[in-house]
Formats: sequence, structure tokens, C-alpha cells
Amino acid sequence: MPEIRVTEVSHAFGDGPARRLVLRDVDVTLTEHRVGIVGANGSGKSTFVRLLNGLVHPDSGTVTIDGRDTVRDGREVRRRVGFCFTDPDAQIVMPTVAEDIAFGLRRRGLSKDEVRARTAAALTAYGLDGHADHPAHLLSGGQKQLLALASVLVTEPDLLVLDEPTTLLDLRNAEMVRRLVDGLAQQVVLVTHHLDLLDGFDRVLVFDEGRIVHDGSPAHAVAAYRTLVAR
Ligand SMILES: Nc1ncnc2c1ncn2[C@@H]1O[C@H](COP(=O)(O)OP(=O)(O)OP(=O)(O)O)[C@@H](O)[C@H]1O
Repeated sequence: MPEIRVTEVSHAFGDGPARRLVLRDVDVTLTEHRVGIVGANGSGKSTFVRLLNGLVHPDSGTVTIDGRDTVRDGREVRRRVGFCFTDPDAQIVMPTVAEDIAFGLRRRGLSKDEVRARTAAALTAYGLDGHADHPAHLLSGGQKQLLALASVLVTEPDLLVLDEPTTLLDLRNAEMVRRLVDGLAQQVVLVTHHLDLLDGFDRVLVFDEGRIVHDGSPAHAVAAYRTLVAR
């Protein structure tokens, strides 16, 4: 698995009196297959995972993926780190389902034939076969989430970062995404409020006010999170 190394990272948003420190001296190395992240609203989870593909640059400290710095080597990092937002509308960029899947592949300079073949395979793999030429914005929420995942995974990232991928989904589609994540060979970092999604994960971090306050097995982390909430 890739090595994610976050070294003494602090990050703030805003200036002057509006300045808000959202990550405080976060220091962690992640090499496990499946890493979960939980914590209260506003505790810094999304900001933390956005560091991993350079969407957020740390104010201080460094973030590297297999030794590549997310600021200095941003392009290379983004090639290797796929990112899925909570809201799939934020990342569906093309008019039709097939075009959206093909978009990321074309950007990677693959031949037309290769793009066509990989797009067809992805449509089948993600249950979107009958929807190739449908307007992407008319898909259901769950189908959009699957499309967003398909469009990222088709580019074969080494690390997949998922920020609350099941928040908008009904139970059936949430299960579909869970099965998909369970079946992935590559490293996954997943932020969620759905704690049962983390069953079987290798490591779970609990965030509180910009710090990692617990780091361990899913059962221990969830217990620590519950204790935190009950305080
Ligand atoms: N682009 C931004 N500009 C200003 N403030 C921001 C920005 N992004 C996040 N913040 C602030 O940083 C803090 C941490 O936000 P973040 O999204 O990392 O939390 P989170 O733990 O993912 O929360 P949630 O569970 O609600 O998604 C919040 O107070 C938020 O308002």
C-alpha cells in the first residue's frame, strides 16, 4: 500500500479575527489498506483528507504520498490519489454518463480505443450499463454516487479518498457503495458518519477540534468517539 505521511501539519482558514485553526499539529503515517476517519461536524476530517491529494495545502508541515510532496509534486500526487466528494454533483463534469467516465481517461492521454474499452468495462462493473448515453444529472443520487466512483476508479488510482460517500444514499445504495469499497484492492481512506461502514477496516482515526484524539481498531475508535460525544 502507498505510504501517506502527514508531518506536523497545521492549517487555518480565514484571516484576522475570523481566522480559525482547523488542523493542529497533525502527525500520522498511514500504510494500511483501509483507513476510516470519524469525528464531530467541523472537527477537521474533510480538511485532513483534502490534504492527501493537494486540494488543501498545509499552512505548516508536509504531506507526502510515497515520498511525493502534495504541494511540490502536486500533479504526480493527483494522478495517484483519486478523490470522491460527498456531493457527486461536485465532480460530475460531462453531460452524459459515458462521457463523464471517459473524461478522466482522456486526460491521462490514453488512445481512443483504450478509452472506449475501459469506459465500457466501467459501465458494466458499476451497474451503469443501460445508462451510457443518459444525461448524468438525471441519474438518481445513488447512481450519481456510483458514477462519481466509477469515473475516479477507472483511472486506477493507488489511493482512493472518499469523503462521506454514503451520506446522500438510501440503505440499498449505501450497501452497494459498501460492497464496492469492500472489494477494492487499492488503499482507501474513508470519512464517514455511518460507523457501521468501518467494520473490517484496518485502522480508524477519531478527530476532535483539529486533532487526532484516538487511533486504533474500528471497535476501539467507535467506542472512543462515543465517549467523546457523551462528555
Ligand atoms: N474553504 C473553507 N473556508 C473557510 N473555512 C472552512 C473551509 N473549509 C472548511 N472550513 C472550516 O473548517 C472547519 C473544519 O471543517 P471540515 O470540513 O474539515 O470538518 P469536518 O470534520 O469534515 O466536518 P463535517 O463532519 O461537518 O463534514 C469548519 O469550521 C469549517 O467551517
